[in-house]
Amino acid sequence: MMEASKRRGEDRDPPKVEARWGRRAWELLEAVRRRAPLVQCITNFVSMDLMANALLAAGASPAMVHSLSEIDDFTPRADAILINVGTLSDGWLPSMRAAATAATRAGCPWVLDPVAVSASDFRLEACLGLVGLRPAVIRGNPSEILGLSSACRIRDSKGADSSHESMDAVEAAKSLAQASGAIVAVSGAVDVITDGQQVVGANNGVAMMQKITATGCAVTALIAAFIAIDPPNTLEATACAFSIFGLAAELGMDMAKGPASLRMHMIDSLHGLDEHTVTSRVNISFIT
Ligand SMILES: Nc1ncnc2c1ncn2[C@@H]1O[C@H](COP(=O)(O)OP(=O)(O)OP(=O)(O)O)[C@@H](O)[C@H]1O
Ligand SMILES: Cc1ncsc1CCO
Ligand SMILES: [Mg+2]
Repeated sequence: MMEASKRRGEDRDPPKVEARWGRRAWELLEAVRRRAPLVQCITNFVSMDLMANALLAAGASPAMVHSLSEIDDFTPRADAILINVGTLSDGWLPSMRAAATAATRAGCPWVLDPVAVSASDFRLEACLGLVGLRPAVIRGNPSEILGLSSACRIRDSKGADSSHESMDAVEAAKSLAQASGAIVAVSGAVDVITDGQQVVGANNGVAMMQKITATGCAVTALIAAFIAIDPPNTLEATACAFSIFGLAAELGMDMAKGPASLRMHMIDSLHGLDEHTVTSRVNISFIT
């Protein structure tokens, strides 16, 4: 017969759950360092430097390759692809479509960052087309996920920044995940990750990350590196990538004087993360 404590749900052990996530995050980070997955990034001009340095600091191998003429040769050799529409142009959209198509054909996971998706019809149509090319993960800030999920034209959006909280976007993220088949990830004080059913929260990070341009772009690239290691467990790998990046920022914040020095110290901290710090400080939990 079931014990009374189990019927009441007292068999759950939160510390054990935390420990499992910390160990998983460490295993994935170690594997990234050992295997150095090649991440092809088709990204915006603002983010290229931070993104490439964040990938390198984590142990991955970044390649900012975006010419349409190189996609056929290069994309099938990559371990994961990142497509970010931050500085979208007519010239680059065909490269994005070709890379997404080549990645899906090669069984290579790819991640979409729909920066400022609601800023124009061009961006919205481009992002909707890319969602149809089967990304493994869609990562955006709350406004972007709300905008993409409803696919309506929100004209009051403030450029590339978010005017919503991640928890406001949980239902939108779940419905986008169900519609697209992708894991959907919403960044914020709590990073929310969902497959449309389960919802996981990654709680590491510091608010000042929002004062450094392209931290969201960089964490999306880190997600690409992590899912390259374990494609069948994309939800788990996405949550771990968020927490590893957030943890690096927490450590960096101890030394930083403001956004510019936080940028430097978080890259240093990401490079230097050790097993004890990761297993004891990664803070991930199931929301539902
Ligand atoms: N209030 C917060 N507290 C802690 N961490 C946060 C907070 N807000 C955002 N973050 C972290 O900052 C990073 C960037 O998230 P943000 O939501 O600012 O992305 P974004 O708007 O797409 O950024 P960008 O477009 O500049 O790349 C993520 O890793 C996220 O976890
Ligand atoms: C500021 C900015 N503008 C286009 S992309 C980008 C970087 C953050 O997404
Ligand atoms: Mg962004």
